[in-house]
Order: sequence, then structure tokens, then C-alpha cells
Amino acid sequence: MAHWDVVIVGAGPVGLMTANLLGQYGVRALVVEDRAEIIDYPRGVGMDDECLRTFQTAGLVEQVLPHTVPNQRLIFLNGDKKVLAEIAPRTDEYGWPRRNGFVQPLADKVSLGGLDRYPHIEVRWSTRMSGLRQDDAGVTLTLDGPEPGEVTASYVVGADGGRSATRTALGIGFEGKTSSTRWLVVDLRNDPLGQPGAIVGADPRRPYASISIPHGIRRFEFMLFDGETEEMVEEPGFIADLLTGFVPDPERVDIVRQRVYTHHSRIVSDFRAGRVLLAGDAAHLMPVWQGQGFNSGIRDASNLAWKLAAVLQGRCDASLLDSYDAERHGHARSMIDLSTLVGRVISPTNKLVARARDVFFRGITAIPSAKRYLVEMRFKPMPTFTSGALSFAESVAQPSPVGRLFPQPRVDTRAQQDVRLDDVLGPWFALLVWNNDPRALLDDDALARFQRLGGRLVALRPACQLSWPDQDSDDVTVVGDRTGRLKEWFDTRGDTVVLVRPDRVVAGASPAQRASSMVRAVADAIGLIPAPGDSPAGTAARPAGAREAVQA
Ligand SMILES: O=C(O)CCc1cccc(O)c1
Repeated sequence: MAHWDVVIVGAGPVGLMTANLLGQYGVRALVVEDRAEIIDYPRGVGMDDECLRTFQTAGLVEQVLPHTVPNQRLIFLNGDKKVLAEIAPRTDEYGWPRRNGFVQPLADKVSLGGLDRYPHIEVRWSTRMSGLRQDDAGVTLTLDGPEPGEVTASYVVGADGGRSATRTALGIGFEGKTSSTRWLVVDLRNDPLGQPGAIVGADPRRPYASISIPHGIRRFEFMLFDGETEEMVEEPGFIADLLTGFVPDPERVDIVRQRVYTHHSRIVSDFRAGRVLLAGDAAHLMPVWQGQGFNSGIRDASNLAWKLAAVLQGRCDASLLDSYDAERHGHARSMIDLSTLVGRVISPTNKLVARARDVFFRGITAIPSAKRYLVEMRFKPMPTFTSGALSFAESVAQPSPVGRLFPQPRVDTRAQQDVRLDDVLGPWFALLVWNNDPRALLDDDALARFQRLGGRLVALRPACQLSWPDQDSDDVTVVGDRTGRLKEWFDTRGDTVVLVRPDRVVAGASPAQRASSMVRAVADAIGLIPAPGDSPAGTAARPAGAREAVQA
């Protein structure tokens, strides 16, 4: 029976991204998908900065960018077409625009094509996972399809959508609510409007959305009322009537797809059951209003893939996988809550309720700071982990950067100018040190642990110091802060040493002199497997520092 490191059930965006990241880390993975090919119509329409950063880590961002519209503006209109709220952030703290329209089938195609780079990844189409059992040794899956039979895997990722067979096989609860309101989604090609933004119309007569998607596609969504059946939607003229007033010539539209759907606000009780981990819609479903369904799934892939790789490579204990639920559950919950709340705000069909809401928003947006809070999208819950694969032990900054994303400015190296920081760090762990030589800060024990983790040592300096050679060690990458954004970040924090995980979350931070104990604390927190003869974490003797070792 064939054995795989990981079997991924589902070749949607989350399964494919997980496979790309695992492929990059050298993990052998099989992707099985019930369908005969990737879904060819748009579902998600918004890609955020975190998601683009994950495509970057996977080495696919240049291929996906042609299918995006950066900085897509989203406005919420009331029934009189007056702006209730505008969301148009212009910052790029994490290296990418915060809001981007995109064409999901083409992004999925990029992810699928990315797998061609990895001979150790296989995708089997028209293959249904019909059975799953696990024990201490691994997972056995029954597959129906062109190559029927059983395969075994060390781990399984269930990324098989809202109706996940994996979740059902595990008997994991999918808690939450399904809204009774139905919506009609209509995608048009040859966009009859062409306007580049996204509009959500909180019109009590019939709430709607009108969203530009790259390559001439437009999405309309309309709330359906009781009595408007799916059969009626199919009748000639129904969609044209809905589009009247929205497009100049509703009879002359080119429909790609129409579908009636309802919104779900659901989350699994646990993202992990032994050797099986759930990701994407299999783990959480949320209303569309923040465009976060797709992005939340990609966040799962980014959080999970490196952990699976670290365990399968024998670097970390399997307990590291517990941190997946610890980190992802709360954040996905916040996205569901936000998306559900926005749905409630936009969908009242009672005119008095809608008017009260409009008055409230007029008051709120008259306050400049509140308006900025909306425009700059500061309401979006950012990953802020308080527990998981990280350690706060040596961090002195308030608030601590630990458990949050590290920024991604453009930087210089001696070999390359004006590149994104993550491209210099590579797709694995990195220890970033401002204004010090990382080797001089780490004692032998901490350095050995960090090397066992396979991390990269990085010295950060103002760009004008880039060519100064006196502190160089062969295994330290020197980075010049060409924009000043890194110095700005360290200026406001006492932590000047930062251990960044492959998903760009800060795992540990400390002042310079505490770098070694911080590295040990993080090694402990992520379950780094000790080398023979290692002293217990946190108790290693502090002999002469690594600087002396280098000089010797
Ligand atoms: O965040 C975005 O860009 C769009 C979110 C959205 C709003 C309304 C409908 C929909 O499918 C997505």
C-alpha cells in the first residue's frame, strides 16, 4: 500500500496552497479531488495582503498578480445611494495592498500549475475519499476513482469544502448558524459597467452587491425575498428585471453563472483530530461581506504547512500541531463574527430600521478618527496569538510583537536592490537582529538549536551601512533598510531581536542580550527535538558567546 507523508483531501484553493507549501518544504503529498478539474467559476472575489504574502512564500505571487486589481475600493451605499462607509486602505505594511479584487479560478490555476515544480506531489482528480481511519501509526484512506484502493499517510489535511467528507468521517461538530435569507449571485462577462470598485448596497428595497472582478467580469448579488423561488430565478426576464437600474441595458448581458445560496456562520469544534487536520471551508464558513472566506482558508494553509513539515522532517515534536487549532480557531471565529455582523448591518429590509442605521453611520463617519478606522480597514482582525507555537518569555515591548505578523518592507542586500524582505528571508525560520551581529548574540547552545531548526540568521542595518564588511560571518545575511521602515519598527520597541516563523508570525522577541534565552524558549514552545546531550531548555550553561567561537 502506498504511503504518503500527507494526503490532502480537496484540490480547492486551500488544498492546492497547502500542497505548494509542503512541496516547497520537500514533503511528499498526495492531493485527491472528487471533481474532474478545478472549479472554473469565481467564488471568492477578494484577496488580502496576507494572502498575497502567502502566494509570495509559495513562489507564485508573480503569476497570480496579473489576475488581481490592487487596492480595490469597497463602498457601502444606503437606499439613496449615499455612502454609508468607504473601505479603501492605502497602506502596505505586509508588502502588498490590503484589498485586491481577483479571479479565483485563475488564482487556483496558478496554484495547480505551481505543483508541477514538485515531483514529490501528486494530484488525483475524480478521486473520492470514501473512508478514513487512524491510529497511532498513521491514517488509512479509502479512495474511489481511477486508482481505487487504500493509501496510508502520516497526516491528512481535510480541505474538502463546507460539506467536508473528512469532517463527517471524523464526526467533528460544525457549530453555528445558517441564515434563512437566500441570495442570488450572477456573474457577467463583458462587464456592462467596467467601473473598478466593489459596492455593497444596503438598500432596504433589496440589498445587493456589485463587484468588479478582473478580466471584464462583474458580480451582482441580490437578496431574494420569500416566495422568489429558484424556478422563478430561471425564468426569462427575472435577472433582467433585477439588473434594471444597475446596468444600462439589462437585456443585453452575458451571464457566466447564476446560483442561489445562503450564508453560513459555522466553525468546527477543533481544527485537529489526531493525525487529521481541517482547513478552509471544511473548518469554517462565513458570510461573504468581508471577502474573508478564501483568505481565511489560505491563512490555515500558511499556518499549518510549516508545522507539518517541521514534524515530518523530525525537527519538531507532533505536539506542535496542537498549536494549529490554538492559533487558527480564535482568529477564524473573529472573521466569522465580523462578517456576520456586517451582513446584519446591510440587510435590513425594514425601512425604519434601515433609516436608523443610516443615521448612525452618518454620525459615526462625521468623526474623522472613526471614518479613518473604517477607510483604513482597522476593524479587520489581524492574527494576534496569545498562545501557540511562540514564546513571550523574553519580550519587553508593549504591546509585544510576539504572535503578530512581522512587517514586510522593501530592502537591499549586497546582491539585490529593492526587494521584498520575505524574499530575502526565504520560506523558513529567520532570526532578525537590528544593529548587532546575530552570531555575537547567540551562545553556542542557542546557535546550535537555531541551526537544528534550519533557520537563517539576518543582520538588519540602515542601508548606508550595507557595504561595511567588518562584522561579516558567512552564514549571516546582511540586509539594508532602504525605506527606514525597519528602523521605525525597532525605534518603538525594546525588542531588537525577532524570531520570525515561516508564516511570518513573530515567534519570539527580545532585547539583544536576551537573544539566546529567547531562542531557547521558542525552541521549547515549538517542540524542537533536542539533540543528544542537549541540556534541558532554559538551563544550558552560558559559556563563551558565539563571537568567541567564531574568532577561535
Ligand atoms: O471585500 C470585498 O472586496 C468584497 C466582499 C463582498 C461583498 C459582497 C459580496 C461578495 O461576494 C463579496
